[in-house]
Amino acid sequence: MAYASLVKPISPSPSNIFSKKHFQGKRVFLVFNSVNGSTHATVPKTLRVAYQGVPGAYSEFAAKTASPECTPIPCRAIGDAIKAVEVGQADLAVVPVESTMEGTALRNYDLLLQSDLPIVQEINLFVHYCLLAMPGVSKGELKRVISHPMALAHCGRALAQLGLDHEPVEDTAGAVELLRSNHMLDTAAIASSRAGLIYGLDVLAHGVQDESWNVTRFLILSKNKLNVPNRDRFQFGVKTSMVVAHHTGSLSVLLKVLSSFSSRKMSLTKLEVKNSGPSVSILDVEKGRGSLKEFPCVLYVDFEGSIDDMEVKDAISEISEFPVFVRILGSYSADPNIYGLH
Ligand SMILES: O=C(O)C(=O)Cc1ccccc1
Repeated sequence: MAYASLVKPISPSPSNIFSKKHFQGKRVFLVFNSVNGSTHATVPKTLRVAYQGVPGAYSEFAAKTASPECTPIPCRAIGDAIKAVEVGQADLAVVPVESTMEGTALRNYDLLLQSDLPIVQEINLFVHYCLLAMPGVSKGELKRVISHPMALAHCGRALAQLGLDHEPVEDTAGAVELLRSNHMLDTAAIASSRAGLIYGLDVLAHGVQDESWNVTRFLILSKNKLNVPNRDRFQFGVKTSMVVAHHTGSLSVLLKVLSSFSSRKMSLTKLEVKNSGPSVSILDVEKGRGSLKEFPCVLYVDFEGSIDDMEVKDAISEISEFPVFVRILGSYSADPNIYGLH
């Protein structure tokens, strides 16, 4: 299937954009509060995109941004969304992996490592949270707030100020749906205003995140690798994600890996070291399904460049000589934009 157009952003039409800004070299598009707001070129209508949550979740918006004509497939858990692609029930899966406020969501990232699906695209979403309640309910009547754990973490200060208990649920829109279906009058949800619109809740407050700048990065997984169009290569550049895992956490191994990048003047866009806590399971894709390996220490690296570039190939083959396990997660065109809902 020709997925190539998935990675070509179009100019959003003036009618659906209320704000266009620049931040750290990225274009920021904030989209009106439309139920189907999206900002990318049309791709095959039949594309099924699996995401964790129910309609109105941020991950659904990321799916629609990646592919506006797609059929989003709601899933209970991220693992289910990945599985749906693996077994052919979906074409793509959307996984939120990091946010500017909280850094890498390692639990989500590690699910990518247990699957052999390559990363084919990234989407950056500006996340603007609202406090939502049943129509007519005022802030004074509230006892608790429910939402996705990441949303609760992003709004910690605001919640403390409101003096409300908080409880995690599967996803932000799921919280809104729960309020509506159980007619909960003492509980609020943190979610997008779009979720409020879908389930008929009132917005009691806008922008309740602790920092006004709150961007979440989503990775899109597919069974099929995408060829990054040449136009994107030149215009926006290509990124590669990889993990380097080892058993000891030795600083000298870490330094050797980093020097393989620096000696080639490669530019890293992400670097995260995990060397404590439970081991990480990584699928050895060379050996196929079921061959998971456990590593206590993992380096998560993104860099500019494609796995097809000569210097990248050189760096990877040098790193592979060290006593480490290397897995390339995918090369894909870097998203130059940040999309968002108001
Ligand atoms: O719960 C959702 O709506 C999700 O899609 C997960 C999420 C939660 C908070 C920020 C970004 C993604």
